[in-house]
Amino acid sequence: MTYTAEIYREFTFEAAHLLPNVPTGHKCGRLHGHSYRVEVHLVGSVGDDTGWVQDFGDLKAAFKPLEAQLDHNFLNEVEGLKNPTSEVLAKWIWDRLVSELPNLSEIRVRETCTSGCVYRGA
Ligand SMILES: Nc1nc2c(c(=O)[nH]1)N=C([C@H](O)[C@H](O)COP(=O)(O)OP(=O)(O)OP(=O)(O)O)CN2
Repeated sequence: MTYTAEIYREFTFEAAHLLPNVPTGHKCGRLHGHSYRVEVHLVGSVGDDTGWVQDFGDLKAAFKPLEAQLDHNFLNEVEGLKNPTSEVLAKWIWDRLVSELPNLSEIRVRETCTSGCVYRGA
């Protein structure tokens, strides 16, 4: 019997940023870094033969070029990330993955252990 499932893969990267639009004196206006955690989620039917929605390896391959742009970089200098909040970063990642992963359902970005963003597309 065909059924639907959601799969995900988690990625991590280290990066520096500052938030240029915060009020004067806000701590996030100063240069600082995060160990970011990103989850890429896909929803789809589980194939009768494959037993999977999509190979986890496809998620890894799709994220690799983004990781190269983000890891150990200054996010404010990356095209499209002038104001690199979690929200902006989550949409930036979505926009770059959705053509390769059309079943994309959710991007989660965690900046710290306690703060992050979930983006599910427009
Ligand atoms: N909605 C958003 N708010 C904030 C963002 C963001 O991306 N979206 N980003 C920041 C800063 O980058 C900050 O480094 C992370 O926020 P915060 O959780 O406040 O950081 P702390 O770990 O220092 O939290 P404390 O509990 O105050 O120690 C700010 N806001």
